[in-house]
Amino acid sequence: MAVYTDVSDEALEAFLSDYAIGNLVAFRGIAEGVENSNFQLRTTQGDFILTLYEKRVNAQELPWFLGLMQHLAGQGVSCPQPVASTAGQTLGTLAGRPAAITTFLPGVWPRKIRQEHCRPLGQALAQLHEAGRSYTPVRPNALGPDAWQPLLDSCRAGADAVHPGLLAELDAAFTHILPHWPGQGANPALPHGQIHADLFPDNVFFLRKTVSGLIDFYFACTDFLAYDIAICINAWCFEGDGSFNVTFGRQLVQGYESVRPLSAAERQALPVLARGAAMRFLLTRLYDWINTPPDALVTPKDPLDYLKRLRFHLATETVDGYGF
Ligand SMILES: Nc1ncnc2c1ncn2[C@@H]1O[C@H](COP(=O)(O)OP(=O)(O)O)[C@@H](O)[C@H]1O
Ligand SMILES: N[C@@H](CCOP(=O)(O)O)C(=O)O
Repeated sequence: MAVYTDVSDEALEAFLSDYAIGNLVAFRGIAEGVENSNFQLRTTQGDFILTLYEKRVNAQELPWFLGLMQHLAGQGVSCPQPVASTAGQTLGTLAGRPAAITTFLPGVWPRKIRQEHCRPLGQALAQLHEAGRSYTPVRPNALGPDAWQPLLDSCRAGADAVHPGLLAELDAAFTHILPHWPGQGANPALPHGQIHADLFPDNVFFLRKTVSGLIDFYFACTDFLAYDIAICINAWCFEGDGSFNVTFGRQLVQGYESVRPLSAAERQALPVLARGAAMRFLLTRLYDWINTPPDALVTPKDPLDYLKRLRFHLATETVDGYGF
């Protein structure tokens, strides 16, 4: 579960006294999520989410994330909207942690991904990219290619115990990713802007067949827009046995392109971006797998799911191999 920090009744009451959101009716910790502590807050004015920011979030970057959500919501994207205190602040401190209240979004995330989720997902992603164009502050991707080698280095001692030969396999995989990465060396860059960078199924709410909300913007950053598609291909378009679902991938890309057509360069770059996305999630999962104590509240996610994806991308040299 993901409630790392306890909030006492007294501390909550003092925190809420700075907001004009009605009187507290109910308050409960939310078990889902792995990064931050989230609580559902019900007041006489409705439902809200209270988030206490934990280890991976740099407090100095919170105004960028909250500003992005505010901006996207203003552009019509259904995402959590930060609620300002009576003093006009969207960021406060609770139980010694940076904390914010955001609006509650209706809907549920798909526990089993079906074809009909993928086209609306692609559309929602492209709408997010279009809406982000007018948000000008830049946040470099802290988990981009420059971070991968140091992350793997920090896992050197434990990697092969997770899977024999993993270290050598990942070292070799870098040579098929980094020299080919857009913007590196002589490789041309791609259109860039604000990306979500973690749009996994548990961050996309649906009501029937429609996307009702996107959440969890705390990995969002300024990077290649097509990299966000590559992340979604990894997160949404593989079966439990590690095989790629061509239909899901096609629906995702077609949905995206119905809002924002891809350039030829972006399409051609999808295979290397997909390799990079698989590497990025493999590495953070590997780090968490090795470093999470057995008695921790959170169950780390399996890094080897992403090894299967990475192998598929390494064996698929051109975008035609994906059937898009
Ligand atoms: N704005 C929101 N509206 C409704 N539920 C939310 C909202 N934000 C978070 N949640 C709930 O909290 C859970 C964890 O949120 P998430 O942002 O994914 O946490 P973490 O950053 O810790 O991974 C979600 O799966 C969802 O149930
Ligand atoms: N999506 C990442 C982990 C981040 O978890 P989230 O709950 O913040 O989406 C992964 O699956 O490795």
